[in-house]
Amino acid sequence: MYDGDIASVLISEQQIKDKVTELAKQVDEDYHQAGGDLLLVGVLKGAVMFMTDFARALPQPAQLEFMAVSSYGSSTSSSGVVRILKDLDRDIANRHVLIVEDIIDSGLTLSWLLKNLSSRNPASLEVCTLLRKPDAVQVDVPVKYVGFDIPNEFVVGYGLDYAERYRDLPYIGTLDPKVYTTGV
Ligand SMILES: O=P(O)(O)OC[C@H]1O[C@H](OP(=O)(O)OP(=O)(O)O)[C@H](O)[C@@H]1O
Ligand SMILES: Nc1nc2[nH]cnc2c(=O)[nH]1
Repeated sequence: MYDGDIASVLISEQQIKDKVTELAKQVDEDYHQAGGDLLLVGVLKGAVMFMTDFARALPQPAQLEFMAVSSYGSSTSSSGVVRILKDLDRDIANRHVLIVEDIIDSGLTLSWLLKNLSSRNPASLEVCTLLRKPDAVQVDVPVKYVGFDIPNEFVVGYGLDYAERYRDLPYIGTLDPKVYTTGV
């Protein structure tokens, strides 16, 4: 049980559901003209919950691809040095690509990813993130779709982990400080 580890619920399961539906509707309207050629690129592992819920909420068909990258840094911050752990399985040239992210914190991961994917010549490249921390951003990245702007606090749940735990929580919350000190 995680319950004693969570200090506060920042975004409830229902709020997430409503936002996913709203974002999917927005994306559907914008990509209507792409003629069913939408390719969602989910960034493992954090974006898995959002990506799968989002794809199912999207009225139009989309193909799903995943990338795994690791950014060197501590367990609660990234450094901007990114390594590809798992690359896309397909060529994205001339495809309408939408990167699906769980969170933009410093923006370093996404900034690197945008450069990397745009060099593969997609027809278009946009970003949809569930969470963004405006006060933590170190590098400006163009993001077309944002679910929630949140305070500069470390959050877990709905795909987001601390030491690989809490990804399976259905809501997003902050951790009790005891978790960081005792590693419960
Ligand atoms: O804006 P940034 O400061 O670069 O942080 C954002 C990145 O950090 C998280 O991934 P993480 O490296 O924790 O890997 P995970 O998704 O496998 O948990 C998240 O999924 C983003 O990809
Ligand atoms: N779990 C988690 N991972 C992150 N990666 C970048 N920011 C965060 C955050 O607030 N929580």
